[in-house]
This record gives sequence, C-alpha cells and structure tokens, in this order.
Amino acid sequence: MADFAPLPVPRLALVGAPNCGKTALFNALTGSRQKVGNYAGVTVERKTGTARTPGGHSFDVTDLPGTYSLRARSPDEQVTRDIVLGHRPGETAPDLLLAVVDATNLRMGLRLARELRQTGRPVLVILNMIDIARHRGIEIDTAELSRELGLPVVTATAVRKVGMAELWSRLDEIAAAGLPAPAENAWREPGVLELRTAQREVDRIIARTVRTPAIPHGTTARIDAVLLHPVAGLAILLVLLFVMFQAVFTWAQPLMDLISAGFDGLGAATHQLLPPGLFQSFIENGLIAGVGSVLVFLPQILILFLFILLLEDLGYMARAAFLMDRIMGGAGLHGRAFIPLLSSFACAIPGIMAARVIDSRRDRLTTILVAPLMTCSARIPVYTLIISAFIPARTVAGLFSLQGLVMFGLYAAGIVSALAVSFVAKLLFWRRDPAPPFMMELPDYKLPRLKGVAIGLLTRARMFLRRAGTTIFSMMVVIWVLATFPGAPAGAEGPAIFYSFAAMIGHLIEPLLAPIGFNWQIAVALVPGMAAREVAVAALGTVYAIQGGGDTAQAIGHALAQHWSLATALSFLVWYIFAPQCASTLAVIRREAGGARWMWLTFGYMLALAYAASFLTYHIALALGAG
Ligand SMILES: Nc1nc2c(ncn2[C@@H]2O[C@H](COP(=O)(O)OP(=O)(O)OP(=O)(O)O)[C@@H](O)[C@H]2O)c(=O)[nH]1
Ligand SMILES: [Mg+2]
Repeated sequence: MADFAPLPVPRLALVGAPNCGKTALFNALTGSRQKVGNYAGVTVERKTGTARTPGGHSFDVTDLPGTYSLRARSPDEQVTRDIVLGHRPGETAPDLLLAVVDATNLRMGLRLARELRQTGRPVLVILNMIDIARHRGIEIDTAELSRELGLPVVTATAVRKVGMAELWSRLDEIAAAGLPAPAENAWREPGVLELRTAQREVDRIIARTVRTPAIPHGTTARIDAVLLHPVAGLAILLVLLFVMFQAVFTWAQPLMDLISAGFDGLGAATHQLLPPGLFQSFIENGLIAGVGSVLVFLPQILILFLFILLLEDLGYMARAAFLMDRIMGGAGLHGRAFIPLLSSFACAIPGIMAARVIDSRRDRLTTILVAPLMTCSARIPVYTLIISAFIPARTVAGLFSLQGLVMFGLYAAGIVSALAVSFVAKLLFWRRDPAPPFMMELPDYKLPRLKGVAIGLLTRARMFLRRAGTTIFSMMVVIWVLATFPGAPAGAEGPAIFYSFAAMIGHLIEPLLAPIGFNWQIAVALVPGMAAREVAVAALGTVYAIQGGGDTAQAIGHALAQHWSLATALSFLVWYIFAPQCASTLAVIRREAGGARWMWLTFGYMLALAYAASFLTYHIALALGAG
C-alpha cells in the first residue's frame, strides 16, 4: 500500500534510549553541532534540522530526549512521548519514526522499538554503534531481526561518515517510494505485567538473532573494578578534580600573560594615538579596562572545559555520578542530580535545564535550588583576580600551588554548601517522602574524539566572547558613564570619580555592606554584576582605572591589593560563593520550577547565606589581624 505522503517535506523523529547516539545521528544527518556526551540525559529538549540525502531529497529531522519507554515519567521523557503520539497542540505525529537502538545494548532498544511500532507510525530501526558491536564480536542477523520485528532495520555508525551510507540510501529509497500511510495508534500505557511479557519476547528475539562471543568484553569491567571502588574510586575522583584546578592555574598563566600584554600594548597605543579627553578615557578605561580584564580569563575557562569534555567523552562522568550517589543521597539529592550539578560548573542555566531528567518533582526542585551554588565559569574571573592579588604564588609542600589550593577550596565550599542546603531542604519540605533508588546505566568507555572535544571548546569560547561583546560591553559603557559624570567641581580634591554618580550610588549602598567589609567601589561593582558575574571584575577595573590606576588585569590586581585589606578580599570571595549574583539564572529557575515562589526562595536563601558567610569571614579575618 504505497500511499504517497501528502507533506512536501516528510518529518522524521529520532527516538531511542538515553545515550544510544540519537544526537550523534542528528548531527550526521543535518550537519548540526548539537551536544553529544557519553552519559544519559544530554538532550533534554527537542531540536530540529533539515537532512538532505545524496539523492537530493529533504527531510525535517527532530532530535528528542532519550527514553526507555513511551511510558514517560520525567518531563524530558514526556516531551518525547507527546511528540511521538502527536499529542502536542497544533502538531501531528512525525511521518517516520527512526528507532535508534544501541547495537551493544539491544534489550532496552528493541523493547522501545516494538512500542513505537504499536503507535501505528512507520518505523525504521537503526542499529547504531555497530562499529563497537562488531569490534566486540557481537554478530547480529539484521534480516532475521527485521522479520521478527516486522520493521525495516539498518545499521549505522553515527560518528563516522562511512558508517552513514546504508541509512542515507535507505532514506533515499523511502523518499522515492513515498512513505507508507500510518495506521491507527494501538499503543496504550502498558502495565507491569505487559512490560514483563514484552521484555520476554524481546529476549526471545535476541536469542534468535544475535550471537555474542563467549567471553564478554572485559575492559570496561576491569577498569570499573578500580574506578568504581568505594575507596580507591573516590580517591581517584578527588585527585582528578584536584589536578584539574591546579592545571587551570598553572597552565593558563603563560597564555594569560600574553593576552594581558596584548591589552597593555593596546592601552598604551590608544593613549598615545588619541588626544587626551573624554574619548580617550572611554576607550582606555571603559573599553580596554572593562572588556579586556574579562577576556584575559578565556584560557582558564578553556582548560577547565578541556578536562570536563575529555572526561565526559571517555564515559567517566557517569561513573563519577555513581561514586557520588551515596554522598549525594545522604544529603537528600537524587543520583541523577549529578549531571545537572556538573553542568552547573559551566553555567547554572543549562544545569537547571538538565534537571528535567529527574523524574520526581521534589528531587528536581531540590536540584534546581542548589544548582546556583556550583561554581559557574563566570565566577572564575572574580576568583582568579582576587586570588592573584591577595594570595602569594607559593608552592605548598613543594608540590601544590597555594593559589590553586585556594581555588580548589572555593569550589569545594560551593559543593559542600549545596549538599548542606539540600539536606536542610529535605528536612524542611520533604521529610516524609522516601528517596527513590538510583538507577543509571554506566556507558562503556570510549576514546574521546578530538573533533568533538574541539567543537565543544570552540562553542564555549564563542559563548564567552559573545558575552564579553554584548552584556559585558554594554554594562561597561553604563559604568564608565556613571563613573565619569558629572565630573569634579572646580577646586575639588581627589580623583574626579569621587564626585561621580557611581560614587553617589556606591555611598548609598555602602552602609548595608560595610558590616561585611565592602567599600563603595565594591558596592558599585555588585549592582551591574547582576547582569553577569564577570562584570564585577570589569566594573572594579573601570572604577579603579578612572581613579588613577592602570587598565589591565594586573593593574586592577595591584589597585585592589593597595586599596583593600585581606579581610575585605576574603569576604568578597566568600560573597561570590553564595550570592545570587545572576538575574538570568533566577529567571530560568522561575521557568523550570514553575513559579516565582521558588525563584524568591532561591534568591532569599542565597542572599542570607552570602551575607552571613561574608560577615563571619570578615570579622574572623579582622580578629586574626588581616584588617
Ligand atoms: N563508536 C561510536 N560512538 C558513538 C556512535 N554514536 C554515538 N556515539 C557516542 O556515544 C555517546 C552518546 O551519543 P549521543 O548522541 O549524545 O547520545 P544520545 O542518544 O543523544 O543521548 P541523550 O541525549 O543523553 O539521550 C557519545 O559519546 C557519542 O560520541 C557510534 O555509532 N559509534
Ligand atoms: Mg542527545
């Protein structure tokens, strides 16, 4: 019954279990660069693109979050189910379902493929990661499998061009022949008994069509025996994190010096080229001091992400989640919270969105509540600036850089407080609910693909530069104006900035912040810091530059070391661990938690924590003579 599809461009949807390579296939089909990662739950939203076959046909392709069954439990799984069944308002079901199955893990994938067939939509089964399956000596009789399933089956290796040939030619055939008309949906939510029957049927099909080698592939198991060991595994995880932060400080230095020198030269050149006056001050103090002082931190951010991307690709991150589950569970956090919290090290916003993979609402809310406590990369400029200005560059025990140790401590403080807050949240809100058990599949180890890592780094760099060029730049213009006008009255003493709007605003807020050791310059920097945390660094740069310092990151450091006490610097660092210094994060919390209540709760508790912790730090430091 070769009915022709009425739509000019047929719509395909990629459906499959988490981590089976849907996004990799999506990228291969559409030429996009969506994020792939070797752990479950990377994709939490639908993404669409267009595939053009070698035969010149076009398809609309949708990438979906992974799901083990249409019996959806978490919000990301519901997205998939609703799209597959055409339950989205104003949207019909896709014309062809591409059932993506991990060829090394057929049990999960085939059960879902059979569920998809029940929906009545045409289904094409793709056995992805066939390269790994062959490498392990797994033999799959695809013709027989296709007969058993009653569905066409192709094999694919999404991450290699040559691995896509069969799928491309099959799509061309489908386009030429026209899609079969869909049948009635016969799928309904299966009960436990039906699920069990379905799994038995799948096991029977696998027994008939798949030959696995007698000796199972042991590498992953052998590595896991060490890396998942309750003691050795945790120790290795700690060492890895520690090395990561040491590297952020030591490897980045030469590159940062280079960028710094570049901005130095630029500043000097503009100073010479431009006639003295407002314009010169704007370029030198506003632009170069502001944006330049933030750009210097690009190398550190990239080094941090190099580590994270490599470990992700390797398949280590899911293990880290497994290791942390006991500790996180004790604090009332779900094991699946690990990935969202890990993403929050980049930025709380994707982290909070990644919490969609957590199916229970209380666990999702707890995760969202504490995600902003993870040290996001926007804090790195703030931390590094203060650390380089106040913490001597010494080595401790002949091995560790003291600055790296302090940085490690700041990250650790964020993590520990996140655990503490979720523990308290559990006591306050959810005392009676028992925590559901943690189930997460551990992916096999894979060698990281350099191309993927390089793309990941490029994306990060581009995002960072875009922020520097937009948010940070525009905030800098505002700050420069506030710090320059109305100018000093005739016969005034001291730098003109003392008579500026910025000083007025700063002096207005200062009494509130004086108890935690902040001066009016810090008060000025905190307000625009709500737009993006790094702006605080740039704002301090501009304020002190106009006040008469130099205009590079190093010059800002010197200015701070002159004007601040150590107690103030420490209090400022501690403030940045806790303070709700990011308006966009709060907006996302409101959206994802479904209410302003949770946003204000987050804002309130973080502000209270920040103030209390900075107050304590400042006064303890003063008492110890760091005033
Ligand atoms: N060797 C090999 N690796 C693959 C193949 N397809 C995907 N991968 C890798 O498998 C991992 C998971 O791929 P993704 O595309 O992120 O998987 P996904 O199905 O989108 O996962 P979720 O979005 O979490 O549901 C990544 O590390 C990919 O590089 C393949 O055909 N062969
Ligand atoms: Mg994906």
